[in-house]
Amino acid sequence: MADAVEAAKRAAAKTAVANHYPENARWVGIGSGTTIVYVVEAIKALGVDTSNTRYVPTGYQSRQLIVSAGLTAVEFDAVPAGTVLDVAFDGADEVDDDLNCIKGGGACLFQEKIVAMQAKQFICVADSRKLQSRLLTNWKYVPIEVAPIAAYRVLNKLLELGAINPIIRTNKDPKQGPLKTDQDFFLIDAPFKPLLTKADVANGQDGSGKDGVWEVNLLARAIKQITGVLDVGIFSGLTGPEATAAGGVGGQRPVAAYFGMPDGSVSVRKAL
Ligand SMILES: O=C(CO)[C@H](O)[C@H](O)COP(=O)(O)O
Repeated sequence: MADAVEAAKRAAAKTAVANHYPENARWVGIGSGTTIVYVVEAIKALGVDTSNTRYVPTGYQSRQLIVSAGLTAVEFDAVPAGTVLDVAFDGADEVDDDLNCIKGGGACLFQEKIVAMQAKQFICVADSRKLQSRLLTNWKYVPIEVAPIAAYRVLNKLLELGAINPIIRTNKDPKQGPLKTDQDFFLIDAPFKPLLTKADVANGQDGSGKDGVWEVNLLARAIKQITGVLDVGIFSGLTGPEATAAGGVGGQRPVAAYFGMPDGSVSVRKAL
């Protein structure tokens, strides 16, 4: 079973890199987690000249991964102003029908978000367990990065929004206290009822948060507005050219998501 999941991640990574790694890539975002390891493996396997390519990590693990592969890491704050990354690859905890994602299971959501948003193309790579029609189906909570001093205030506000028993994430040994992100912030894991898609709302369902039922974008916005929140592990909204037309770069939603399936195939969902 574990081997099959790893094989699925590797297959998805290989296809995603084959389809989206640009010729003469100059700037490439590299996400965090276990699946991204196979993306770096696939980039190396292309055998292309990477001497002029700079890889932008999304946290400590990601930077170590880049460096140990013999590639050049450049921190996000060392990327020259105005530079657009050619592409950013990353995993996800769950992806819905509209390609909205939950991220942050590995505690790196803030840097993952700024790297994804600075890329012309954000490409998601995962295995089939992550593929669901609605967010919070299999994956049960929204990771939220918060200033430690505001953590209890944010917990209370999340309860008002309908979160069900939100908690501050601790280290594996709870005696060691709250887990700290790469920004030295805390994470709150906030379970909500499954999130509605655009189609659900178009079909008449109420995603305004009444009775704790939220449409994806509305919940992301409501959480982001709580003072004390650095960012939310919901990646939603505009994507690709749509985001660029609105004055951004690539947006938070991937333009394509690749899923390794149990039968060895790779399934692709593309943003409409
Ligand atoms: O968002 C993330 C880290 O914050 C990861 O991309 C997400 O948790 C997926 O990880 P994995 O590839 O190990 O399943």
